[in-house]
Amino acid sequence: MRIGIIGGGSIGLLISYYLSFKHEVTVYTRTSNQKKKLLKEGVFLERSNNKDNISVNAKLYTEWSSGTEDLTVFCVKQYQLTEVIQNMNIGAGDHLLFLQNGMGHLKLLESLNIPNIYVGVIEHGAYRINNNTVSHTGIGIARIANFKGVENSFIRSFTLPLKDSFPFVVEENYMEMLLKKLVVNAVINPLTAILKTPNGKLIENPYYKQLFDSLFNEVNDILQLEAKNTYYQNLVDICKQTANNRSSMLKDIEENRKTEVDAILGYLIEVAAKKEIDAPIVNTYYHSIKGMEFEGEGK
Ligand SMILES: NC(=O)C1=CN([C@@H]2O[C@H](COP(=O)(O)OP(=O)(O)OC[C@H]3O[C@@H](n4cnc5c(N)ncnc54)[C@H](OP(=O)(O)O)[C@@H]3O)[C@@H](O)[C@H]2O)C=CC1
Ligand SMILES: CC(C)(CO)C(=O)C(=O)O
Repeated sequence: MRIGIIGGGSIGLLISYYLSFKHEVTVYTRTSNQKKKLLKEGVFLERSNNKDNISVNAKLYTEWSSGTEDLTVFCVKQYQLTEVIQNMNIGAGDHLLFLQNGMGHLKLLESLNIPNIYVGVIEHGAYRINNNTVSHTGIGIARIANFKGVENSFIRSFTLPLKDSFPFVVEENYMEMLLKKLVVNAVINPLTAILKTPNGKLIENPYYKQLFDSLFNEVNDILQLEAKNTYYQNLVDICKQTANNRSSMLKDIEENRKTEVDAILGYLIEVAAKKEIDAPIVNTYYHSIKGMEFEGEGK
């Protein structure tokens, strides 16, 4: 398949590398420097003590045009999506896959008049070292589900060739898939960003573990999860699988970038308000992260 990847950040480079072994990948970058570097040298991936590269095609995102690729994968931050989409002339025949954390982008996806939209979650840790090098810091799994449209055969022709190198689990229920990931990001991301610690420490340090459990309990109350234990186990499993990873929110704060807290804890605050549920813990962490952004620890 021909795949377009919008955004050459941590996740964009990670999936460009793995997908390139089985699909024909073009990375759409924001800057011409990154485009040139990718065209000249390809994408490098560091994992354990190995470093490998693979060549990719690269273009500026302004060069994206409808119908060129079979599938376009959006790897920008949730808060960058609106602007990116406004500048693309997306056609009814395009197939789009969105990999953002949180649930904040769902309203935007609902408003798109496009029949074939998929959503995915990436339970891997990845960190962009430079314009064409990514470190794969936590090996997890990727998941994909239909958001609109019914073309499961299309999803399979994307995922099947990747089954040994970068497996995607095809999920039947996109809402359940996104909720599971929301719970993971609502607990791991703010705590790691505030405590400045890798993911695994949240369950290894007994004091951090108390914060972890109390935040999870409040998230569970807000979302009124039916299978609380399954969600908790999933959270703990991902924490273990990505134990050495610094979460995307921690990295955003460390690198003075805006975080995705609005799409994660901000979304939960909205849900809690609608259900008239008190959410003191979620509010505390939300305002802590917003305060850190305000102070310049995340512009
Ligand atoms: N990193 C991780 O471990 C994980 C991240 N995620 C999710 O994946 C998504 C992407 O995150 P991540 O890769 O970490 O984010 P990054 O900030 O590393 O990457 C975002 C990329 O989008 C690019 N971009 C921004 N605007 C445009 C534009 N107009 N056109 C083209 N490219 C653009 C940026 O370009 P530039 O660099 O030039 O600014 C950057 O390369 C997020 O929603 C995140 O929550 C999910 C699981 C794990
Ligand atoms: C899976 C996890 C928690 C990996 O750190 C992530 O999604 C993130 O950092 O945003």
